[in-house]
Amino acid sequence: MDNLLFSFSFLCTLSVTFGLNNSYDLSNFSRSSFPPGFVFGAASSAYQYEGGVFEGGKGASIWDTFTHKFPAKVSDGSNGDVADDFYHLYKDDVKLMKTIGLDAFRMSISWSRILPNGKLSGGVNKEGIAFYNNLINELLANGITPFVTLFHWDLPQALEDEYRGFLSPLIINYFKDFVDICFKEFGDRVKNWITLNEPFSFANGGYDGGVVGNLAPWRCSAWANCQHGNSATEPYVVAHHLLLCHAQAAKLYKQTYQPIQKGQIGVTLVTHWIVPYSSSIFDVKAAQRALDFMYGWFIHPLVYGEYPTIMREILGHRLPEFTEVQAAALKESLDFLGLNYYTGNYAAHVPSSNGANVSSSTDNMAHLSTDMNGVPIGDPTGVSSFYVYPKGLRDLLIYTKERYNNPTIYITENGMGDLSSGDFKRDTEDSQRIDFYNRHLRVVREGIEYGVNVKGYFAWAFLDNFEWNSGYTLRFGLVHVDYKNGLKRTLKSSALWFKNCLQN
Ligand SMILES: N=C(CCCS[C@@H]1CC(=O)N(Cc2ccccc2)C1=O)N[C@@H]1O[C@H](CO[C@@H]2OC[C@@H](O)[C@H](O)[C@H]2O)[C@@H](O)[C@H](O)[C@H]1O
Repeated sequence: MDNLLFSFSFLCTLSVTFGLNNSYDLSNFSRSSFPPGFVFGAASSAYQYEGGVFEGGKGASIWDTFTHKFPAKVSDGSNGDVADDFYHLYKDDVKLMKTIGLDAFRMSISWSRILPNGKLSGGVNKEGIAFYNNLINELLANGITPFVTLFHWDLPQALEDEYRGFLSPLIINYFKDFVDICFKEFGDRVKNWITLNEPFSFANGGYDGGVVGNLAPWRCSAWANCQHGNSATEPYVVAHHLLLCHAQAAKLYKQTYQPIQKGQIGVTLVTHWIVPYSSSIFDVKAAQRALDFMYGWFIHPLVYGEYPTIMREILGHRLPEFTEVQAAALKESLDFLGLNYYTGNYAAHVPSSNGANVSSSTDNMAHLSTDMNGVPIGDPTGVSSFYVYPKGLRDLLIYTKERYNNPTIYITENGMGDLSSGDFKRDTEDSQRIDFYNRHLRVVREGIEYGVNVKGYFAWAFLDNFEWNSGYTLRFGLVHVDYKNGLKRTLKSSALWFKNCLQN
């Protein structure tokens, strides 16, 4: 750990605080700046894009329930019932992907559109199978490679009702039944599978209230204003079952489908890059703890078959154990690692909470902030907690290479949100977004030059969409969606910039 701490602190001391500026770098990159075959894509998820909430035989998901029962938990009281109506408009959207010149499109499959009550016993929804077959075929017919996420937080409500979803080990076999259908029905054409999107966010946001707000199924301790749950234990139980679901799905794919279908399977993790608030050893150790509690929580078991030592030391029996068989399955499960990166944070040491208001968000004994002595870590964005910090992505890539055996990596989400202004011109002439992508693609290139095995990059997001607790108040898309005018799509300046860059 000591030499690791040194290398982590070495990376951190390299960090400089970016001065604030608004003169954006709009220079172009070209495909030749990246290795041959490097994949450029854009990302989406079923609940945030599809709409068709109960069309085509789809069953309810926990996000359908959450947004309808608790509209106040979404900043504009909205939901994904219609969203971008991708369920009906996907063919036109695929044409826009082709116009931009994207190589790939990251999508997710709605579990309750395939299995309306979550289980095989409830029947397979043939209309759901047909929708995803049509979408996959449309992508391929337009030369666009699908990258498919199997779980992007929209658990079938029936599984939550019957046994509280990911809080129960029963979820492992039900998830296996679901992914088996997906591999069987789509695996002849889908060659890039992502089992889970951000297990950290689902566990933290869904079972501990999270920093940016509560995600479905909205459980946490009573002192954190939830009706049900336990912020000190449930996030760790849910995360454990998510990891076992991933391992089981990867084992099924590798044993039964990969030899014939020749695809690859991975998982998508998210983390902020964490910089010590000061050079004191207390803050350097706090930064390492914060990174271990957000990133190491998942990448450590996937590479080493066990949770980070610091988590075991702090949590004791609150942290579940892997059996030897489970540890082995985890260590064999990754063909690639998906990484979602948005921003950096500073971490300062705080003492433990002494048993008061114990939660997975504070177990790391680190106070996270976005400024140092009043100076933000980077340029502000429309998301109050996200500042532009490209160096964090480079440091994260190098850290992953050096600490976690240089895995094949796809950046599966990277992007910035604007506050929706309602002014079409302002919302579509997004020069800061061009600067954001330029600066982050530059550090991806630097990571590759350093020897990091990055194979692709997906912008979040292809379209403006339903942004969870922020509803439609935030716009992350390369493509503008006019929610007041028939969901009309308009390529933003950033989409035209990508188009120009990708054709060279
Ligand atoms: N949104 C997330 C993380 C959800 C936060 S849940 C929990 C609470 C919290 O503060 N954190 C830390 C955090 C926050 C944001 C990103 C990563 C990690 C959590 O993980 N990740 C990706 O970010 C994309 C942008 O998310 C927006 O980020 C800003 C938020 O204000 C907004 O509500 C959210 O939709 C989503 O659209 C993708 O579906 C999702 O894969």
